[in-house]
Amino acid sequence: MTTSMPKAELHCHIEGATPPALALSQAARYGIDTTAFIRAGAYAWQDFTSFVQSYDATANLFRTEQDYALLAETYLTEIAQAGAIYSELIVSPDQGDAVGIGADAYIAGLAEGAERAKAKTGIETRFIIVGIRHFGPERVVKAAEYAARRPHPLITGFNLAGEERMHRVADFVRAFDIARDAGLGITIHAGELSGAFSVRDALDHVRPSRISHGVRAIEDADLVRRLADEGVVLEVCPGSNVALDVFPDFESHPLRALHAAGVRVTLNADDPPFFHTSLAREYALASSVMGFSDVEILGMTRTAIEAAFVDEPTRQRLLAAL
Ligand SMILES: Nc1ncnc2[nH]cnc12
Ligand SMILES: [Zn+2]
Repeated sequence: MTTSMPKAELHCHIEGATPPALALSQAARYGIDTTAFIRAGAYAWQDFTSFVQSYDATANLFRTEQDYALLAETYLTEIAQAGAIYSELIVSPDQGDAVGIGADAYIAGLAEGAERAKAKTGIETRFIIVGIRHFGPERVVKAAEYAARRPHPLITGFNLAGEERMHRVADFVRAFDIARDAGLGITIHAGELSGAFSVRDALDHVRPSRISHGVRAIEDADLVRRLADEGVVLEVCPGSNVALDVFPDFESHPLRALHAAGVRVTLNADDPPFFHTSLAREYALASSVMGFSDVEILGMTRTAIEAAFVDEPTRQRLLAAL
């Protein structure tokens, strides 16, 4: 039983974690019609492109610092009650700009929500600034420059998300150099919508300690060996992968094969309600459908804390809580 296990996540897009009920109450507050992206209380989309449209429409329901505080507090409190002791939230300064409050107010709101959740539950949170790949390399450089100014102490990492089939990893080297030089942890979405070549590109050009998804590395045995040899940690999101049809079902998902090959893997929920999942469900599926033992699952949680973008005293405190 994974219900009472301690949990940790490295990969959750904060706007993608909006419970549909919260999206609806925000929409009522601002008088916004949600029928294009919420139907029967669930997010509606058909493929990655329409998922991004629904995601963006949901994100635009949060328009003030207090809205973002409410979002972070709601999500973090929920996962803490399900056993989470650590969460890394993927946050987008572009979103603060999109709704007109700017990145600083956006981060300040999220940080206030994280603080409130910590006061209630003890959950520890860090923020990973994300550049959006389909906005193009220049916008991603801007996100990296923002992160590199270290505008808030909870910001400890940099990621690249969005449409993986647009551009090549090499186009984003400058952004990652800026983030790395500023001392931020480095992770990158690769090997989700595109194949093993994208994971290889990420390793060659960006030198990340972690990869967001990375699961399509399974298409190349040499690459799987390289991931294992180099100790690169995968932020695996099985429910997301099955929902987006990256793999047809949990039985054929490569989490087990990657784990068996010695790749360091962790469990994550990506955009939980969009993919009809939660961190708790990912843990439960790893046990019930994928057949991992409690010891193996605890090992994945330990890997997440070991790979977390936190200061060493915090890491040691979190490891002690396992
Ligand atoms: N699963 C995903 N892949 C790429 N970009 C994303 N942004 C939010 N969710 C994403
Ligand atoms: Zn993601």
